[in-house]
Amino acid sequence: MSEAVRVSDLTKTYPARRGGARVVAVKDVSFELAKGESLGLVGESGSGKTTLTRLLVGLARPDAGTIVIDGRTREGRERGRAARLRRAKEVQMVFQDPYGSLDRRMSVEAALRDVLRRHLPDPAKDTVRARISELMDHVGLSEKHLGSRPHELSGGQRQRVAIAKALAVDPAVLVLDEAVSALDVSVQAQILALLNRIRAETGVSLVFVTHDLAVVNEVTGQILVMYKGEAVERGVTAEVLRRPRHPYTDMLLSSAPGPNWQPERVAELRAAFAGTP
Ligand SMILES: Nc1ncnc2c1ncn2[C@@H]1O[C@H](COP(=O)(O)OP(=O)(O)OP(=O)(O)O)[C@@H](O)[C@H]1O
Repeated sequence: MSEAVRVSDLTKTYPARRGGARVVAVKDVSFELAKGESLGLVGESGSGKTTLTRLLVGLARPDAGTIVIDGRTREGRERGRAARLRRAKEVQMVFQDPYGSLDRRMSVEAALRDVLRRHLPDPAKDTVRARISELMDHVGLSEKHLGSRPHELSGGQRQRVAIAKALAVDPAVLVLDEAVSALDVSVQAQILALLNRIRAETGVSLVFVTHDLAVVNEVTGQILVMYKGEAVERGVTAEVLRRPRHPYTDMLLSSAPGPNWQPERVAELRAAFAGTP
């Protein structure tokens, strides 16, 4: 199977807030993701997940290491429209709050048309219309929603529109940053099933950034566990969740409400971690 993402020895630091040593947000992280595969990126707040996704999308530049997406190595200095469009086709993001990526004044149709016009090489009217229908179909929305504005939709529908917008440019990788966290469990399940279907149909690779191990278990084949900027464990999701090798993964599992929830283990492991660098 060919590769969608290869990240090698990625490091990103930030200046310290009040003098002192620089903050190491991501340290020597490496992973690969095959086309059409899904990866769960997990770790507690501050473990470096957001920084890693910012590096993938091109919103931040690494201090060291390389990122290859869809066969192309990310260069240090990539400015201008052509570079921006190229990056957009490599990675798209969907966030927890779809309002962030949806213009409140724009109907669903206008929002999709806007993205397509900017990204299609030859945006003929018929092509744009056909692609909009295809996208609506992909995300399980009907034509009657085309005229709706974001506030006229439910939270789940809004997230479907955000996914359609992200898919419009046919990206190699879709990063979902806590994209279902704010939704009811039943709506979450629908969106996760939808993403699984889209992955199978389009071959897009998915990266799920989440605190929720149930989500990771549900929809990812691979998992990468971050702790203090480092990838402390990676492997097949089902195996890592069943038999974590790193004590930090063990702690995450124990702290997540679910079949493995053991509050007493959390306190024990937290105490053990307090002493590690
Ligand atoms: N722009 C920045 N300037 C300085 N430090 C930063 C910056 N961005 C992140 N950091 C630091 O880098 C570390 C990793 O942060 P990051 O936001 O990537 O973690 P996270 O796992 O995504 O957390 P959360 O789940 O809360 O979003 C933290 O110590 C954070 O304080």
